Amino acid sequence: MTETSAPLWPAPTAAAPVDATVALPGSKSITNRALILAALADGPSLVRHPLLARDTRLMIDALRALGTGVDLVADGVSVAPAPVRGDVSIDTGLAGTVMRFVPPVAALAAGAVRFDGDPQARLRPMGTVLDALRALGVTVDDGGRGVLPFIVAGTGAVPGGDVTIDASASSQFVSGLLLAGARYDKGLTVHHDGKPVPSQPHIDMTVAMLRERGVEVDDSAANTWRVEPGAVRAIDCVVEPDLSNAAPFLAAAVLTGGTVRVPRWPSSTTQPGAHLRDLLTRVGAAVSLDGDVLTVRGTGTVLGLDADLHDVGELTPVLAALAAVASSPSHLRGIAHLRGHETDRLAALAAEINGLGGSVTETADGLDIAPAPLHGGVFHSYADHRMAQAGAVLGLVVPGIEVEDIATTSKTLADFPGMWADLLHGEPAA
Ligand SMILES: O=C(O)C1=C[C@@H](OP(=O)(O)O)[C@@H](O)[C@H](O)C1
Ligand SMILES: C=C(OP(=O)(O)O)C(=O)O
Repeated sequence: MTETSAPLWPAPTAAAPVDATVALPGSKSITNRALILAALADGPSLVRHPLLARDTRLMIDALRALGTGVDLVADGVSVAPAPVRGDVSIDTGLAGTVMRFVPPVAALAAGAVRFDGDPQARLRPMGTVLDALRALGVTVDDGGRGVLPFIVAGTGAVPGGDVTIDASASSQFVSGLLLAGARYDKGLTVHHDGKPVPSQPHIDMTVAMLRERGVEVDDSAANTWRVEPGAVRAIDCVVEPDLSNAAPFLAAAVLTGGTVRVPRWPSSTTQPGAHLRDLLTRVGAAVSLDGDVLTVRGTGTVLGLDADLHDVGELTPVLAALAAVASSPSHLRGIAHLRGHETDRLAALAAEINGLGGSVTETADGLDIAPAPLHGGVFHSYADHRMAQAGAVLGLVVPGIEVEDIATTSKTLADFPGMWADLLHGEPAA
């Protein structure tokens, strides 16, 4: 990419090792699942500590359009379910969780639900979900393209049953179907047939959140998930902090030889960000969990990383930024599916890090990153929040980096630039 289409943000360099406590808002993935399940539930619920950022506001707007009562209240979001309404339009933005999780809900409406999103969203794979809905008895019109925009035209009920899909491009295909499946007449059995499904923790998150709400799910056989028909119990829940969004802040400790603490770190979780403890240890940091506070201390060394990130793909951009300034080569593997994320993240990371003098080679399923001295320049974001975060991380130690469109971080953090400034000033970030 050579054109600059959005304002440039001079990424601050760290004048000293960072020393900060960073309070992160709620997980995008948990918030959007909690909202969907609350909308399908048998009574009103409260979602506490939710993320309020673009992706979750899009989910709230989508559910409101479908008839759900959603109100922002002092402790979070209160949700009052209602019959799913048709003859409405839904904006998915660039949110995978909205474009893949809402159509199986919209299928329950009596009437057409039109979906469209950002220009880049029209490139993200959708056909698997749409074909699955067709196989389950729902009429879908996507003009044969398998991407946004499309129309889901329900009749007020979904027969459900068995469906076989290839979910190798995204775990969200499985999660989206399972989240709505209990409300289908025959429930739902999803079989996966294809290369391994990525992001297993996110499927575990879906299954765990369904079970917390009394839905019977059988995931005992590999690549098969069975959701029994029945009620989704309304519960009040507390959303964990977004551990994937901890990545840039914790990386700042690693790179600057500083210390970053993240409170409310869960002792057990299905979030893929939990793997940061191991991954950051492997790049040379000292990581400890004391009570519910995770502390990462940089040791002044950043080691290369040889890792299969198939299960934790969304951590890749920040890890690639660390790898770009590491003292030894890195091999990030198992992440071919990142080509269907907000942008083709493998191409984008290679182009942007190489544009700063780096040595990144795309492989069939990942990135090889060799040590190389980096210089300043423009780091393009491709409308991808995690690309922008990666540029900010590099800017801590490489003077003269300007991140294009830092505002795109609002996809999953309401004020990343403010949190980043607080990080550098040693203040707790909100
Ligand atoms: O279900 C979810 O909440 C998510 C699943 C993953 O998608 P993929 O399986 O497409 O990587 C992940 O990367 C995304 O950020 C969130
Ligand atoms: C892949 C991601 O997002 P989405 O939920 O839009 O798929 C991500 O946040 O890294």
